Amino acid sequence: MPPKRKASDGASLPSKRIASGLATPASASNLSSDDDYDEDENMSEDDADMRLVQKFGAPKRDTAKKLGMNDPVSTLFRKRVENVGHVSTDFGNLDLKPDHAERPLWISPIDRSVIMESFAPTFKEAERFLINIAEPQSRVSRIHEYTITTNSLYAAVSVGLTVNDIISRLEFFSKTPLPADLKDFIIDSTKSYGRARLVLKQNKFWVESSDPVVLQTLLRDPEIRQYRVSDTDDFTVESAPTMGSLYIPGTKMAAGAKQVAPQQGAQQDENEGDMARGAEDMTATLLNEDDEDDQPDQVHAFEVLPESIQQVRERCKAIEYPLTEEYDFRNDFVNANLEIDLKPAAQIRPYQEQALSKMFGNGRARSGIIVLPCGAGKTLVGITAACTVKKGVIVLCTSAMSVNQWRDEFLRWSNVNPNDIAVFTAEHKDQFSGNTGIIISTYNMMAMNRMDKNGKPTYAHDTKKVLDFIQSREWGLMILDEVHVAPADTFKRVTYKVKAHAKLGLTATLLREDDKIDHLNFLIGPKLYEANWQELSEQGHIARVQCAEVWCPMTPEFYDKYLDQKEVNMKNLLSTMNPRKFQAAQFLIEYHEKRGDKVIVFSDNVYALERFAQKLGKVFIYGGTPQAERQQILENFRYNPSINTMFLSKIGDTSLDLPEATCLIQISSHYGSRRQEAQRLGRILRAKRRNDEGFNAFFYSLVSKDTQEMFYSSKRQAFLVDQGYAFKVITHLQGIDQLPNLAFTTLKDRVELLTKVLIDKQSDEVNEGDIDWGTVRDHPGRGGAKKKKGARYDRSGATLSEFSGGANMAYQEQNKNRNKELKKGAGNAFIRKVKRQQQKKREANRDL
Ligand SMILES: Nc1ncnc2c1ncn2[C@@H]1O[C@H](COP(=O)(O)OP(=O)(O)OP(=O)(O)O)[C@@H](O)[C@H]1O
Repeated sequence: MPPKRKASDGASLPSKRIASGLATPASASNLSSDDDYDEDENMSEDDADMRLVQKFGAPKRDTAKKLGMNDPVSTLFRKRVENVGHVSTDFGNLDLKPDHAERPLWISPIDRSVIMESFAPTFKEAERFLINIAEPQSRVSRIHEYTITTNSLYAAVSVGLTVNDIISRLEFFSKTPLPADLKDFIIDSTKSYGRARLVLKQNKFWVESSDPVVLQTLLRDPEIRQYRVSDTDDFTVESAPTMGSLYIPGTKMAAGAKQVAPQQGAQQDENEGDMARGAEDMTATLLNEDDEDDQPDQVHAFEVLPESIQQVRERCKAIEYPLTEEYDFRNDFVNANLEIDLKPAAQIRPYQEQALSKMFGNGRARSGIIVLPCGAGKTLVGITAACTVKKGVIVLCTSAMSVNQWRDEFLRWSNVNPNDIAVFTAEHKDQFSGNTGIIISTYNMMAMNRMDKNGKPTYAHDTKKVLDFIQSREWGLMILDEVHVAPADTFKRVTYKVKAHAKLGLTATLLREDDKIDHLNFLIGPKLYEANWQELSEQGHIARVQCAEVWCPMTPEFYDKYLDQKEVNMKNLLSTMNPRKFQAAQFLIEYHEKRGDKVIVFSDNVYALERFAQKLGKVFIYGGTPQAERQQILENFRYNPSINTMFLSKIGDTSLDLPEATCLIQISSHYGSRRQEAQRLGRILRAKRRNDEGFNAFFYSLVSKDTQEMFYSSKRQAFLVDQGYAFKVITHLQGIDQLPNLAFTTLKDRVELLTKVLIDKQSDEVNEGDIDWGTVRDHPGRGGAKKKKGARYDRSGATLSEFSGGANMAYQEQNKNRNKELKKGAGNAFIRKVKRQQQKKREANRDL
């Protein structure tokens, strides 16, 4: 089994018992699915062994013996041979290659899943190849699992791999000869992918191919034929674009010519075998080949009607010739050039460079999706793409806050003239000054289509003006941030409205609970690149994180009520407001503040958020917090040493860039959302201190024991477990009982809290959800978490005795609102001082 990671003294979790080996919900749920791996620290050898055999079947006993299987995974196979006679898969034809121990891949002939040994000598090279052709499913430390699918092969072809590349490389890395069925599948899936492209050249749309026969095949289809502009039989013939002159700013590389040097860790030791060196050469060749050798000398094309692009795309897909989309921006002499370059200080990291090389590999901009972990710098990847294309850019984000962040990042990393950046949100409707520029907006703004009964838009005149402007022109590049979140309909509307030559989707989690992620392939393009979370963490690009689920027993009075309740919302509220959970949060906040951490506490439930924050005297932000107040809180959290904890509702889940944050505590969340869990983890992955020796960030999920929260918690962790994160279970926080001022230690306090919760719930004072950050900016003020229509605010109608029997008890809130204190001045004065210092520093640097 893999060695367990040791926490440094200062970095250990404050648990009395870390029950990592317990049948935790985290592990229980993972075992429920065939495709999921248990976290490897928790997996016994027998479990792992059985898992492999279930997945792949057992090798025939004599085959295994004959070949003297002696590497770790084959040993697991061999051990199980006799015990799994019932597994029907016949591995008799899959003789292991004599040097199989050097090769890292086990390829299942049954379901096209691939298991890769991360301890094999050629692992690095195999990984760099496999990520191009297969979907990563699980990448725990020793064993990685991938699946080869039609979409993943489509993506492979779209970055320039040929069917021969794919088969020969798979054969090379595989321990057994490649199953014939798999070869057929690869040939069938790739024979037509990528053979035709949709290209926008000089304002006209063309279907282009290096093979005229492909175009003839397409035109035999009557529907496609009707979308053709000219009805002659001739095609336009042009030289293929020349390679080698495209330079991606900030990188060592001219994309399309020489590829990146092998990544860190890929260098081979002198003593490693020929096999490893061979693999290295092969992979380097493969990466270079992507862009050089496969490039045809000539391209043929026919023009299609611009208004029928969607239909052409759909029809080509239906007849199994899906079109890839590429933008020959260097030959676009129609759209104005944008003056933009990366500042000299911007150094693109190796994985960012690799992702960009997939996009620009053949000298054009391929449309597609780049997947990088939260905090790994998707913004800079987008900005570099914009600096490469140098045409008008439109960026779409999920919230107005992200819009501002994108603007700031453009100004931070590039030399673009600030007047060339326009922001289009509910509050700002800027336009850029020159012929072209960058416009940054939200999906909601762009998808706006409110109409009155006469079909006239009901939105404001200035909004309409900007929308018309956006729709009336061509954009070189459309960047779609957090691309997984926008519903397919919104996307369709946006992609229809905005004429962009190239589309770049950015995301950390290509995950949707409604499984509509496949739509993105069609609407944007294939996944071009996906990075490995653990690898980036080992290289110090994102922080190392210790994750823990803290089990908080329900107090008897809360649990009684919980069991009595039928209403789900009420049950959720009771489990969130569980006093033991409050105590755990209080303890952890104090523990981590003392260690010098900056702590974010996440709560989806706004009622709990306010109650917890006020009781502990901490600042909080939710949908209804006015913009100025938010800004003030965020700045204080970043710079003010007396503001070390901030409570945040789900509006802070994504995009918030707070490198100061090093600890995250989750008290309430959105059911089983794997995406939310990953996005929240992302808030601490960018920790500034990540390269300090022994530094760990901390992620705690507080879960009320024996409630629905346990079930959801395990579901939420599935994605992160697959990325190699280990969730420990803490059943007791050591030292909690000695914490001075620990809240709710007496029965009276707990009953009073329960009573208060019940009264507030009954009088509809409880705002459970929150609204989108971006939307709130349309309604400044405390209108965010609106009261429900018809809600009863008159508290006098409910007496305490109705709920608790404590007729004479009066709940008194002894909370302090830290937000108000900040507003009164202390926070402001502090931030003004910090800003003055920053300004002085900037001026001093300028003088130098
Ligand atoms: N090449 C680089 N050099 C220096 N800093 C970088 C680089 N790339 C990214 N960063 C920094 O890393 C931090 C995280 O970047 P960014 O906000 O773009 O992450 P993200 O991938 O968009 O995360 P999320 O998905 O959570 O929004 C930022 O502070 C950014 O400036």
